[in-house]
Amino acid sequence: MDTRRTNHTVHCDFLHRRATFENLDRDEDHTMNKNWPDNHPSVAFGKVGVLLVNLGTPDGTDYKSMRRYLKEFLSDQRVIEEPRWKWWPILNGIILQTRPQKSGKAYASIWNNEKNEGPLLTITRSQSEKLAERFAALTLARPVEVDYAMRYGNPSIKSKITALAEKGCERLLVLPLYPQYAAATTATVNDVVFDVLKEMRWQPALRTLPPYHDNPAYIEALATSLKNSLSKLDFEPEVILASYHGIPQRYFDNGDPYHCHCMKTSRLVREALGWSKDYMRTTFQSRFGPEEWLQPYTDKTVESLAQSGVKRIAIFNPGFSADCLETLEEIDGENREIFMEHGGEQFAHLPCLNDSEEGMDMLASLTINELQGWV
Ligand SMILES: C=CC1=C(C)c2cc3[nH]c(cc4nc(cc5[nH]c(cc1n2)c(C)c5CCC(=O)O)C(CCC(=O)O)=C4C)c(C)c3C=C
Ligand SMILES: [Fe+2]
Ligand SMILES: [Fe+2]
Repeated sequence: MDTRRTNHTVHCDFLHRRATFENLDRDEDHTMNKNWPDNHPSVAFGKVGVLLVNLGTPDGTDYKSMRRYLKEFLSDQRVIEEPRWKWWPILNGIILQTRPQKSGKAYASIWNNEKNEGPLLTITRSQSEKLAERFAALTLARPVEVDYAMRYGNPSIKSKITALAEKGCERLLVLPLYPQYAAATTATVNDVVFDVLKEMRWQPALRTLPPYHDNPAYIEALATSLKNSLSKLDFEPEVILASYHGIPQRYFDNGDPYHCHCMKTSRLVREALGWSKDYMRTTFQSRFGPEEWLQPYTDKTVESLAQSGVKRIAIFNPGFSADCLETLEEIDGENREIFMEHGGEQFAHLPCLNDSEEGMDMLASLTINELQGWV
């Protein structure tokens, strides 16, 4: 062991041991050291990591898995903006006593039984694999590793960032898969990423994808997907709802831009397709708890449309990157039922972008744009 080894030689030159790129410095002083490179730890380097992150899903629909998932999710102060002393008794004493069973049943109705996992996980994995294939086909200055993680549950952000770093990703692009920014979604993903990096000796350089609610590639993908899905229906909807996940009105009042991002996405999609405001309307779904959320509510709108004599509607979910409980069970299940019970006749849920060709074109375009100067 070379006891005269300095920080300089460690930090600047131990990379030579695994050098694969010609442009790395080859410091004369250092290579002349007779112990080089044996006195250097072996560390992989030279790659760029791309990490897709979505919300997460329980490991199973049983009580224990559901409880674990809901506890993690609903303990996040970005999601429930209440002081702990006020929220903890409600969460532990009321919500976690009943919701795991209720939500477990809902998840069971949309579960991917073949893979024994939620559809959100199946689709996010496929998006990651397809994006990796696209990057493998390109000639780039640095190899790109693509992977995926979940904010709550598995696979965790920590496990995937650690794995990417071990593979040699010195640069990391994180893609929170939420087109519209909300503190409860985008920010909480970034918080965890920063927390993970905080514990690393050799941190990767970091970029995070900004909200892409008005990105032309996203609007074009939505327009193409809508045209494709509508052409496959055996009826023509009288009204189309763009239904976004809601947030409490209070979060908006406190400055969250989510509502404005949703409204802009809707306007751009409408304009791209030449649709009127009456034909395509924006609503908010998935209320949680007693307080007021962003309005108009999807379920109330569906009910009043049916009651006012509208017979045929379609709903799409521009804010969800992948079909999940909230789109498959709440929209295609519950809201379909509400519509039919109140006099509606034909109902369609139009799929999310998922891993479709147009969805993958969009993800590739966003990623390549964010990787500028890195690859
Ligand atoms: C797409 C954006 C989302 C926002 C904004 C959001 C906010 C938000 N959500 C809850 C509570 C729950 N959401 C649940 C499921 C769920 N939420 C999103 C996305 C957003 N949530 C997705 C993609 C999913 C589905 C995950 C899946 O596995 O399929 C649930 C769990 C299910 C249930 O028990 O109802 C809860 C709870 C709050 C409080 C909130 C606040 C800002
Ligand atoms: Fe949610
Ligand atoms: Fe707004």
